[in-house]
Amino acid sequence: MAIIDGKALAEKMQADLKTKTDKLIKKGITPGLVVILVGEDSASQVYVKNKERVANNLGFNSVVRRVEETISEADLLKIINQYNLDSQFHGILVQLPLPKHIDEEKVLLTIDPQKDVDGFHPLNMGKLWEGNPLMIPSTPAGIMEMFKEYNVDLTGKNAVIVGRSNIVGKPMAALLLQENATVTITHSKTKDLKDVTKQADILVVAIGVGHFITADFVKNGAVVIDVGMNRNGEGKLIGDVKFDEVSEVASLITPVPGGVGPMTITMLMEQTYQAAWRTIND
Ligand SMILES: NC(=O)C1=CN([C@@H]2O[C@H](COP(=O)(O)OP(=O)(O)OC[C@H]3O[C@@H](n4cnc5c(N)ncnc54)[C@H](OP(=O)(O)O)[C@@H]3O)[C@@H](O)[C@H]2O)C=CC1
Ligand SMILES: Nc1nc(=O)c2c([nH]1)NC[C@@H]1CN(c3ccc(C(=O)N[C@@H](CCC(=O)O)C(=O)O)cc3)C=[N+]21
Ligand SMILES: [Mg+2]
Repeated sequence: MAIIDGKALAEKMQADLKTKTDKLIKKGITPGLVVILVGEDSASQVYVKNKERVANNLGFNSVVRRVEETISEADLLKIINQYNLDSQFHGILVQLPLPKHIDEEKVLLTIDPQKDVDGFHPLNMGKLWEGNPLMIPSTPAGIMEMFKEYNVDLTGKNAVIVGRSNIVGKPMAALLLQENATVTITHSKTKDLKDVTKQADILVVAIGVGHFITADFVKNGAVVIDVGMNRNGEGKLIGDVKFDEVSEVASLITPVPGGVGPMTITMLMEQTYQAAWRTIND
């Protein structure tokens, strides 16, 4: 068994990105990213803090726009539209989930697809499934970089994804399919889940249930990617995969923390850089 070191790969990619960013800044373009945070969700605060740190290290113009939990949908859409028109900002990210009184679909549709660094706008989702992506959701994009770095050949492999969210499971399926894997998406209504995951050469887990995947779900020699971010009873960050026992059967596995999370942030910065670059090169 070997561990996929997401933190190390993230640091290596950030160093390359810093070099590219310095060049772009010399040409007069500083990549700008605004993160819009509605309310005080504590998990989101951690993510936002990490993003700010990396963006600042890279020399990006990074702004966190905090708004009240009680903001009206119309006012939130107005703020997004301001950033759509502001050429200082190449990337706009609205932290999810949103409060119940705000329609997520309306928010995602309002973000300029050219600035939608999360890749969640329906146009970007469609382009991804078409095999002609503009913006790629950062979490699955980071996982694909891990496969590349660790020479995981995907062609013809059985890839099973547990979880069908728009932000992880579905875009992950599109990317794996593009690389010629045979893809199965499972979810909470899947019958005999274990029988399905046991067939996986590549297993990607994104459900949000701590330590749900035990060794008996996993084929010998499988590559296991754990997207989950859960807090256990002691407030410690744990994945959806029971690392200690699954690492005994897997050939390659990601830890939590230090696996997928740091790559998500890195890919978000890469997309913001690309969006900035396109403003002078396209
Ligand atoms: N590391 C990173 O960069 C990121 C980490 N995350 C983490 O990944 C996890 C998943 O996030 P997200 O995709 O947004 O989650 P969602 O809650 O949006 O979706 C969870 C999915 O898992 C499925 N599911 C839930 N329980 C089970 C079960 N017992 N068996 C099978 N399927 C199940 C659900 O099925 P159904 O559709 O039927 O309800 C759903 O499709 C969370 O822990 C989140 O914090 C998320 C984004 C980025
Ligand atoms: N519009 C939107 N886009 C997102 O991409 C998005 C979102 N909303 N909402 C929340 C989820 C969650 N998510 C994380 C990304 C990185 C870490 C991360 O940095 N994890 C580190 C450190 C964790 C720590 O500091 O303890 C690690 O796993 O090593 C965590 C969580 C992105 N999400
Ligand atoms: Mg809602």
